[in-house]
Amino acid sequence: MTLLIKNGHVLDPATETDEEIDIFIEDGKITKRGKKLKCKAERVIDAAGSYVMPGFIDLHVHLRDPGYEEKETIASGVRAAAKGGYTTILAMPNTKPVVDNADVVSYVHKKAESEGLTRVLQVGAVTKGQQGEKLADIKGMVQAGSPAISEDGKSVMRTDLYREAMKIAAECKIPVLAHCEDIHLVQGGVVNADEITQKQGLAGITNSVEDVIIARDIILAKETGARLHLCHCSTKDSVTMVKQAKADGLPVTAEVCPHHFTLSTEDMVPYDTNYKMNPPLRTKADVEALRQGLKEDIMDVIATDHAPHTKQDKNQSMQKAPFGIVGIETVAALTYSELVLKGYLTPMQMAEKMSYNPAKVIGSDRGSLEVGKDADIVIFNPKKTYQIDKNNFASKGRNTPFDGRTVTGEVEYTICGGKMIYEKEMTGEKA
Ligand SMILES: NC(=O)N[C@@H](CC(=O)O)C(=O)O
Ligand SMILES: [Zn+2]
Ligand SMILES: [Zn+2]
Repeated sequence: MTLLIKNGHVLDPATETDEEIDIFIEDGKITKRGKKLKCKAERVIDAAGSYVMPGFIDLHVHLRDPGYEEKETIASGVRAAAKGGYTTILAMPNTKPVVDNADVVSYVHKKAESEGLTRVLQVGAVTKGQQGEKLADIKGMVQAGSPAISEDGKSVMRTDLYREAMKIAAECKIPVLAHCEDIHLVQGGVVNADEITQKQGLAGITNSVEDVIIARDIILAKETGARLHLCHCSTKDSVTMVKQAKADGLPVTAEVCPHHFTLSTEDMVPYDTNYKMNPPLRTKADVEALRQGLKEDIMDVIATDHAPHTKQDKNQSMQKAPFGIVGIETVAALTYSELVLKGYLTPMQMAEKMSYNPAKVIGSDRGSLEVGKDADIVIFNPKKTYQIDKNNFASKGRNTPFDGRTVTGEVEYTICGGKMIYEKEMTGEKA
């Protein structure tokens, strides 16, 4: 199979390419790049007016298989990922059973491979059953192909155990993806602790719930030499601490989710559980600090924390409904609309934070459009303005606060290993 992508604006952080060139793909690999390539191809895509970026890599997805297939399946999850522009995603281990051994890692990898769409890498849990008491078989899971460990959904509160896990991660040369939440400080909180939520009579989650564990984990990374990647950072002090850690030369990276850089508690529809996620939406000051942190490259990665739940699960009180929202099909448009169009990120930084940097976090050589690389590519139209419609999601999850929101920027094609894994039905003119 040969494919020629013509006239697109290529954004490739690896080679610092930011210009209109053509890309030629043969047998799943990028074999030629240049201006006005003259190659015979079985298929030609005219990408004029669109950005051609390395396929997006999401370090934070909940696929819910095994155990919660009513929320999402691997099949629906990878379809949603392909639609979102993703060629690689990392699946979090808070499933039923928890992914705490090599067998479950292999189960997910086999199932995902049989779908033949977005590549899935299964993250291993830190402790057995995510119980926080005994370490999981970290080495076994790494041998089975886990790119990282994480206790996502909670923090390992036993600091001694977490330090042991970090030592093993350092030995295995894999990062620890840290969900930062001091469970003893949560005290029944369901939304951010501020004046707006207090007026609604809802129990609050303070910034300290997140910040004390971020501080702890940075200190442990310093002692153990483990690579620490901070998940879903939501507070202004998280940015300050990551900045300091980097200044100290520590191997610390951080991700921000689209909901945290787009919405504050001021935007919440009271008692609508589609605004309930962990960490919660914070104040405007936090949102601005996250945006600045992304702009200044203190915050490295945009990840979705795609967390599908059923209508039934979400259709409960604010107290009872589970935390989490979907995000993998809306992240590119939100990043472009909220960060690029508003002047926080250049289009190149968008490619860095959605592909090149996440690849580096897991030590992967993807996230690049160099000649010789697997052809993992996303073609993104930055002109198209439209309304998000949750009923068009490929995900089983409909739990989004962004339904009906007007955004700009649309994924047109996703190519994974030279194979077209998503193609928008082209209707009419390019907007
Ligand atoms: N983010 C969430 O609100 N929920 C996640 C868990 C997590 O990412 O901590 C989930 O699994 O639903
Ligand atoms: Zn989490
Ligand atoms: Zn998560």
